[in-house]
Amino acid sequence: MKIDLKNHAPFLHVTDNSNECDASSIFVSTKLNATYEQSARDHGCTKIISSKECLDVLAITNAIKIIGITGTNGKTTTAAAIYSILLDLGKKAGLQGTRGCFINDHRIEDKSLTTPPILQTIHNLKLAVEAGCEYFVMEVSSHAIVQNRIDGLPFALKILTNITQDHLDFHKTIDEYIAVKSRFFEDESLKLINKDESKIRFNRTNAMSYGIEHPATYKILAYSLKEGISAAVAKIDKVYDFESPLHGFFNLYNILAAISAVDMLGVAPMEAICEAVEHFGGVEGRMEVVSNDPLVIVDFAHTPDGMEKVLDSMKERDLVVVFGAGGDRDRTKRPKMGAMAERYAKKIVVTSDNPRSEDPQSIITEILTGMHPREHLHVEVDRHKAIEKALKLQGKNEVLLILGKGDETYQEIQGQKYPFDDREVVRELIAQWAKQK
Ligand SMILES: CC(=O)N[C@H]1[C@@H](OP(=O)(O)OP(=O)(O)OC[C@H]2O[C@@H](n3ccc(=O)[nH]c3=O)[C@H](O)[C@@H]2O)O[C@H](CO)[C@@H](O)[C@@H]1O[C@H](C)C(=O)N[C@@H](C)C(=O)N[C@H](CCC(=O)O)C(=O)O
Ligand SMILES: Nc1ncnc2c1ncn2[C@@H]1O[C@H](COP(=O)(O)OP(=O)(O)OP(=O)(O)O)[C@@H](O)[C@H]1O
Ligand SMILES: N[C@H](CCC[C@H](N)C(=O)O)C(=O)O
Ligand SMILES: [Mg+2]
Repeated sequence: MKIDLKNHAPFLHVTDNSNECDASSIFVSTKLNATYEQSARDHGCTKIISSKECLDVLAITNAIKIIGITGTNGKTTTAAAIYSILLDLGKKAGLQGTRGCFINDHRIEDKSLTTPPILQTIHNLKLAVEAGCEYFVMEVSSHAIVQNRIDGLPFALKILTNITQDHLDFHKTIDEYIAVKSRFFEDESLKLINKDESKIRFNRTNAMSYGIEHPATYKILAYSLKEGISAAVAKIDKVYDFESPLHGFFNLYNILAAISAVDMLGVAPMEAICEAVEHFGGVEGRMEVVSNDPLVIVDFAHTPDGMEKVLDSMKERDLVVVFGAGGDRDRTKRPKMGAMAERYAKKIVVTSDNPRSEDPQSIITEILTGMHPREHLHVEVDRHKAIEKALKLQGKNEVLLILGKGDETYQEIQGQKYPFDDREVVRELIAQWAKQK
């Protein structure tokens, strides 16, 4: 990553890659590239700084309020909700995460990592400051915490969604995963913690909370999930009502976290925040209705807890579920995902997600170890064929849920990303069959 500099002669740019260095470079040393400092010097670099110093060099440090969101699920949804409320309230804001980077409702960077390397984030912060943004909302993945991709960032607010199972391929144990997430909350920053998430450890200085089942700073008093979400939230001794078109109990947490966060930032009165959140229509690929008749929903659930939350929110309906599991990811979650589908779905098609370097069939076999032979349990390794089979299986009044890839527009197989979009496949098949009628 290279960022050009003005008024810093003789230095013309900062970089985090020693191979890009020359006499005009400032090398930003990070946890991951410290071993390349000598290589940077060998390429002629004479100035090496930390990412914190880089924020000062680029005059970002006190210029923008950074909101960081971590947790196993809900980061993208909660971050997008906060961003939507800020824009709705007339504020200028940036958003960075799984879906890429946006500034004031314009995409400035395509999807890359949920949390990119620190210098890429600093670059996006610089663009946000130059665009007049007061706020920068960003997802903080557990990988980013371990690899310190957030080193030196002065967070104005840190938020926890939840801690369930994911990434055990990387963190090895759930205790290590919890320890990593807890590290993000060990300082005295202003923080907003999910009070119903008991596994987190955090520094209670400047800590506020949100919750549905336990006493919290922002506490849901009542809610209905009939048509979207309607709820009453108590902040200390005052009560505020809000509505959201989003579906499901899990999204009540995301919306509550977003409302609470914007209130903690002192952006506007709670009444205005609660009104603004109604205009947040959700994130593509998260409970996205692709077809109304037949009812087909695409969702990004790719962990046992994510699947449970989504399937439980639809449990009154007869469900047809298509899902797989990512290759080169946590293998222990696979049978649990199978068991979750078995618990809620009437008809199931197990298929491939992003097999990556693994054999797709072996991933499916591991999913099946968590399931029992039964009627309407189908296996189809080709995801396109699996969706086609599920659409044919879907009976009247049944709902088809296609899980795991959400708004992804590729399928990653053996290092290649082939164009693939669950939503396009559904639309094409339905249109093709409509013509044949
Ligand atoms: C497994 C993993 O996380 N790998 C990350 C790691 O790669 P790496 O350890 O190989 O690092 P590297 O490529 O050697 O580079 C490290 C640093 O040294 C520098 N370098 C390198 C070579 C050299 O000669 N000189 C030099 O200065 C590089 O410029 C870089 O700054 O450091 C890279 C640079 O920061 C990341 O891009 C890379 O993410 C890879 C692409 C990745 O796929 N990561 C995934 C697993 C990930 O992080 N996912 C999370 C979670 C998603 C979610 O579930 O939410 C995410 O945040 O997206
Ligand atoms: N608060 C929540 N609790 C549990 N599951 C959730 C919650 N919010 C969303 N989900 C489920 O998890 C999926 C991912 O949601 P989202 O993309 O907001 O999470 P994320 O934390 O950004 O995920 P990732 O780390 O993979 O980027 C959703 O499609 C939904 O199935
Ligand atoms: N469909 C993806 C979702 C995971 C994306 C992200 N959370 C990651 O782990 O890279 C997979 O399981 O392959
Ligand atoms: Mg995300």
